Amino acid sequence: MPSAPRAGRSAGVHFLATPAIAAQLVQSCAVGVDDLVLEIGAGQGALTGHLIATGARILAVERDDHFVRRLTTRFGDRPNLRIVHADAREIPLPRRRFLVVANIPYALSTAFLRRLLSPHTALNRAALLVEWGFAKRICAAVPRHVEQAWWAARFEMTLVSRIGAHHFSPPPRVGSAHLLIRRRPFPRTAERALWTVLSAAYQHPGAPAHALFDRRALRRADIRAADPNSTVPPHRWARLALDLAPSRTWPALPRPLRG
Ligand SMILES: C[S@@+](CC[C@H](N)C(=O)[O-])C[C@H]1O[C@@H](n2cnc3c(N)ncnc32)[C@H](O)[C@@H]1O
Repeated sequence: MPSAPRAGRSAGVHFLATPAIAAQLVQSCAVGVDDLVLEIGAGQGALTGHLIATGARILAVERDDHFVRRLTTRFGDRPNLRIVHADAREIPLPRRRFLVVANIPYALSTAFLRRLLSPHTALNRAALLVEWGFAKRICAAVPRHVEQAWWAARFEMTLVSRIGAHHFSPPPRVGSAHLLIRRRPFPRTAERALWTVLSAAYQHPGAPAHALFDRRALRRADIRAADPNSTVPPHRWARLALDLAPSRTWPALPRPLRG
């Protein structure tokens, strides 16, 4: 059980208190010795020890100097760990393929995912503890928001399990979830086409797909022409975008999406 953090520092922060959940999270990400793993918000090291034990190269990012000192005392001598004292929203992300394992501050989930799933990301997999409602929204068969569809078209989102509040200290008032994110085989060269397809579909949710897109291309993407755009799952839009991508030049991605 982690020691109680001082008031102020702990606002909205819920430390993982059950080692078995930490072990499950790391295991679900299938971390191997050759991997590079980014841990966002390492806190007092509830996940860090399990990550170190995999033999992978670990970058543990923590913003709070108190926790950085604790991490250094606990794990400073481990050769496969680098403790990075920084705001994880501002550090450059690894250029080589990397994984993320983290119990991220719930208030920052969208900001972190926006960065991690940006167009040029080298993220391959992530195992995260997030707020339950957030996990449900981004794992929906058809996400409500276009940005969530953009994530789900390029990354498979799996809600692994619900995590009870008693596994955290202090216990959060909202439910929590173990979320697994895995990159889909979608080429960067088709990302502009994907964004154009998704934004058109999400701007006209009630329109039948054939009102916006060619019927033959829809058939090839396994999308029924008469189905309203609001019922089409993101991976089907991704198939359509892949099919259409070579046919023309696509507009640049909007700035906020670029991470
Ligand atoms: C929910 S706690 C998780 C701590 C630990 N990983 C655990 O599971 O017990 C989130 C941690 O993220 C840190 N944190 C919050 N915002 C951050 C940011 N922008 N960059 C880096 N760390 C941050 C907090 O100081 C805290 O230690």
